[in-house]
Amino acid sequence: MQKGKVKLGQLDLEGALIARDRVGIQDFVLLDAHNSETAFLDNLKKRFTEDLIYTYIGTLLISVNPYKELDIYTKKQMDLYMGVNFFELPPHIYALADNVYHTMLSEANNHFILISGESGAGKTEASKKILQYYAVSCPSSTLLDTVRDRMLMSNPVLEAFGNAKTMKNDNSSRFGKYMDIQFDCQGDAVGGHILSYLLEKSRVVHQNHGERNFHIFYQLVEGGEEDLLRHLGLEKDTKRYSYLVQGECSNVSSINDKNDWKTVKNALSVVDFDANDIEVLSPFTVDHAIYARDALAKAIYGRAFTWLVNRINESLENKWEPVQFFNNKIICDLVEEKHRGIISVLDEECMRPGDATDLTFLEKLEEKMGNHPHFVTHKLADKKTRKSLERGDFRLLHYAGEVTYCVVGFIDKNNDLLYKNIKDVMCLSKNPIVQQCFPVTEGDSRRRPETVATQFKNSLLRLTEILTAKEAWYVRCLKSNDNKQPGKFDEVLVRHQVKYLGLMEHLRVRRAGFAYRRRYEVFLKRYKALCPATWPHWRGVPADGVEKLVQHLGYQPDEYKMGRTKIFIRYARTLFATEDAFEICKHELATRIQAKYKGYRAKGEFRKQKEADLRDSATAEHTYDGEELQQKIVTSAIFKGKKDSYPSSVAVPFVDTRINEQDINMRVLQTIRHERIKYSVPVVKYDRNGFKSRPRQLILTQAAVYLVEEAKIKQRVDYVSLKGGS
Ligand SMILES: Nc1ncnc2c1ncn2[C@@H]1O[C@H](COP(=O)(O)OP(=O)(O)OP(=O)(O)O)[C@@H](O)[C@H]1O
Repeated sequence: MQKGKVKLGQLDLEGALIARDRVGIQDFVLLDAHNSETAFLDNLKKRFTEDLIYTYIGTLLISVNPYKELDIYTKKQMDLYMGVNFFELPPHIYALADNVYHTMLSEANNHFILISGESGAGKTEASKKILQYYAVSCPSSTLLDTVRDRMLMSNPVLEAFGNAKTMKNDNSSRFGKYMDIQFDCQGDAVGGHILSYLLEKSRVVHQNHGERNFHIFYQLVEGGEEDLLRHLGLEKDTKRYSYLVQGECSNVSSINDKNDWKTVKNALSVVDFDANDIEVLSPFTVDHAIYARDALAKAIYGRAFTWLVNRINESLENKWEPVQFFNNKIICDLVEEKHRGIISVLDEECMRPGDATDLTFLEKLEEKMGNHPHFVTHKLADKKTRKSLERGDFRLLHYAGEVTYCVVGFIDKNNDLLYKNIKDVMCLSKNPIVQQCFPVTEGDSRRRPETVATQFKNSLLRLTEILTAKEAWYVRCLKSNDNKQPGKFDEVLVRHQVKYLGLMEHLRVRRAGFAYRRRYEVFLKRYKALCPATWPHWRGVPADGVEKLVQHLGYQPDEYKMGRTKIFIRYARTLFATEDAFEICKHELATRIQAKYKGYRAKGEFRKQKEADLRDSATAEHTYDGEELQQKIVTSAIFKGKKDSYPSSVAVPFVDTRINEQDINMRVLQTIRHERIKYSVPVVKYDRNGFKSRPRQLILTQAAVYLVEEAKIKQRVDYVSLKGGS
């Protein structure tokens, strides 16, 4: 958008940002070829090539992993997105976070953000960005800062214990995580709660080639202080521990265990773990210790974790938009239906008396679901398919493609019977922390232990209950390539993810209804300059103003509907036309401002007159209209800039001392044209006695910023202060 670029100081950055962001389409809803997967991918790729990793489908955010640090997560970026309407700035995870937060406050209800995608796609990073955004943008106080620090610091701790290097991701979360942030009615973060889901416990005792155990073990051994290691009876050499070397994976360049240990140790203290908590030392006899070794290792991680949680969350979407999505129920039933699904068959096989093996489990599957159109095994397959299946395989025809599973290890992994024995051993411990981890509950000895699959299913049911009580927001993370290579866009890989994440379906659903919706106030605020009746102010009900506006713009009746609080626009082209008109209008206004500015410069007399006006304004109550205010800013900037007493600054006095800063903001916002942007101007105020108050920050409209910036450049000064009084 070259025409929109403003070449002035601070504005350069904003202008450039918007120009860059205009690469491709920033909301897929506006894609003309909306049925074309190729057009969808082209757009993603075009943006990705320009480091534009975020794109919307309406309010759903797609994020493509760039595998490199981008300069888009700064404090400045956060400030830019705070309190700004979702669609007014380039797509960003901050925009989503901000919008959820403000919707929660204004509607006073609960929300959740579901982040999904395959391993390494960027879910963990996305969740951290959201947390960081809330940490900076939510109101703060000493008490709240503690809450904030603890929430932030829970991440390194959880990552140390729950993440590991896998072939796909050097920092792969091996557990599902649900984090609650609790806000009070003022919007202050007052607490949090984390639910975690069953983990791939087997990693504790076994790792595949090229993978590692959980980070914490390496961190402790590599980074732990001599005293601590001696105290724990550990040696400073990971190679000495068979649990840590099975993947034969040493020296991962992206991981620095020594440094990470420091971070984790610090984080542990922030989240209120004392020295005793950190050690977890238990006085076992050697026999008990040997017996408990594997059990303890697994049990520490064996709490409500599961890597499958993200996969099943896909099915939650269907309840979200059930009509137009591919109906995945047939596959879900195949997997989890009571008494008939694969999980039930597996459980039965684990529980039944007699010798159950992986192959008997496969036979049961063939017996029970042999006719199912989405299930096939070597035995059931036709001649051609059979070639691609081993005898121990079964294949599910998922909606986005076929997945082949090998039954070897199913029975073993599903059996969590060890759990009870672990508890027996752990309950012998006198250590209070271990006792907390393994409380003795009534009926323990009688209860049949749950299988892994059932624990997983139940934890998901509980999660579903939590989520259905809340409003949903979605972030879909896409992996750009399998080699963790910066800037590489593997089209085949991305296409596959677009397919199985149901993004085309989501787009179709969004477009089937009214693609674009916005609250009347917001719509009016953005486009009011396009209609003489609504510009500069619409004094009536916002809905009426919008009606006037769209009629002036020539919207046809089938193009829009007026809702209770929002206008709904059916076609992308309608919105495009409105946006284009707005762009043109913005530039016309900018040109007018420039022309005026030049005119003022030429008139010396006019300056004198303005100076007199300013003197008056110091003593008289006066409300400026937009034009007048603009004139005052420009004129006085020129005038004051020449004064010796302000050698390195230009004072822009346009307020009288009786107007407080909030008033200034309000007046600027109300009277100067264009959308509001966040822009920090140091405001130096003078009281009636001529004393300078502390510098403050103002929010100015883009037009106001434009004027101030121009004044700065013309006067060759570094900053502009706004001064009241004489
Ligand atoms: N927004 C981003 N900017 C830069 N790099 C990123 C971004 N998102 C992800 N990455 C890179 O990709 C890696 C993998 O991301 P992440 O750990 O968030 O994936 P994940 O989806 O949580 O994977 P898993 O399911 O295995 O836990 C990160 O360690 C980081 O190097």
